[in-house]
Amino acid sequence: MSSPINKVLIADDIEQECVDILKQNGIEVTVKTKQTKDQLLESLPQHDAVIVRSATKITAELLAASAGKLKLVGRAGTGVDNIDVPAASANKILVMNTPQANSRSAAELTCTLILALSRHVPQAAASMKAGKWARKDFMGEEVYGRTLAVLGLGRIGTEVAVRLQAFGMRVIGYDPIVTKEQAEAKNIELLPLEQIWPQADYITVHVPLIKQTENLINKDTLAKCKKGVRIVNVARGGIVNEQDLVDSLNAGHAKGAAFDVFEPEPPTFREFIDHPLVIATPHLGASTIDAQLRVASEIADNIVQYNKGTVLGVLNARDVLN
Ligand SMILES: O=C(O)[C@H](O)COP(=O)(O)O
Repeated sequence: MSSPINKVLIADDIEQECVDILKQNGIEVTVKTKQTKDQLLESLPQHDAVIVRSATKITAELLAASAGKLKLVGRAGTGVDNIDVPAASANKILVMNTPQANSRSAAELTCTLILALSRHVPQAAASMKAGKWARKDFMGEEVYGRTLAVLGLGRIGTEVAVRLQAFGMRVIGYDPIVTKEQAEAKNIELLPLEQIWPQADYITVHVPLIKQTENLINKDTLAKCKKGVRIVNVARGGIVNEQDLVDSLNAGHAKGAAFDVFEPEPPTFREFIDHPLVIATPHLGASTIDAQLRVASEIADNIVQYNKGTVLGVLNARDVLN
């Protein structure tokens, strides 16, 4: 094991719990959020580790400039698409995340959005605030008996499936690394994508943003979907093509969408956000006090354990430590 982590930079908003645990273990902590690239170029090499959420982008340029000084990038959360992991490995910098800590919160938000879509809750609430009493404008549909497709049957996807089964939804799913038996154990019918598209009333994506998942839902796949399909993305912007989805909504094919994530963030494609059939939230999947306390303490604990010689939650340990 290489030299210990003595100085940590916290570069995004993280609960105080993280600072407290690190300090209690003799680690010096600097909290400086919303740094520009130039500020990060200067501050990263002055620390042994940096802790981020999704706001700060840890690019190849920053990692190369910090090589030999920065030892670890800690992600207080799940997705590491804001961290150039191959560049971190190439510069012998470990990348750690806390993949278990916020999955329940992300799953709960997904279920909230699916139910909100089925009953037009945000649109109806906005209409009330505008002084209207428009009961006829918001006829909904039960989710009971309808088919939910979960693309990506990891922790979050599975938790969504189990919760919405309690509402009587039939759940079908796709995941290239899950077996039929594993899916069946959760009452999920595992199907190839080609069989998913025409059956789903709701499609929710729970995959990381990688080459194979970028643009996964696009004009071709939307055309194969059932008329009236609703699309939910609480995973990452870029998995669903927003322009193609707007076209489908305008054509009366897709019936609604609920998105918590965008490319870029904050989103610039206003036609999508402003669309009356779209519910948009500002990347709130992990924004619960419960999840934030968990990610904050877990990432701090992992760094403390690292100093004791135990490697926990490290994504690129094989590349860096060997
Ligand atoms: O990947 C994650 O952990 C979630 O998208 C939450 O991201 P955040 O930590 O920026 O809220």
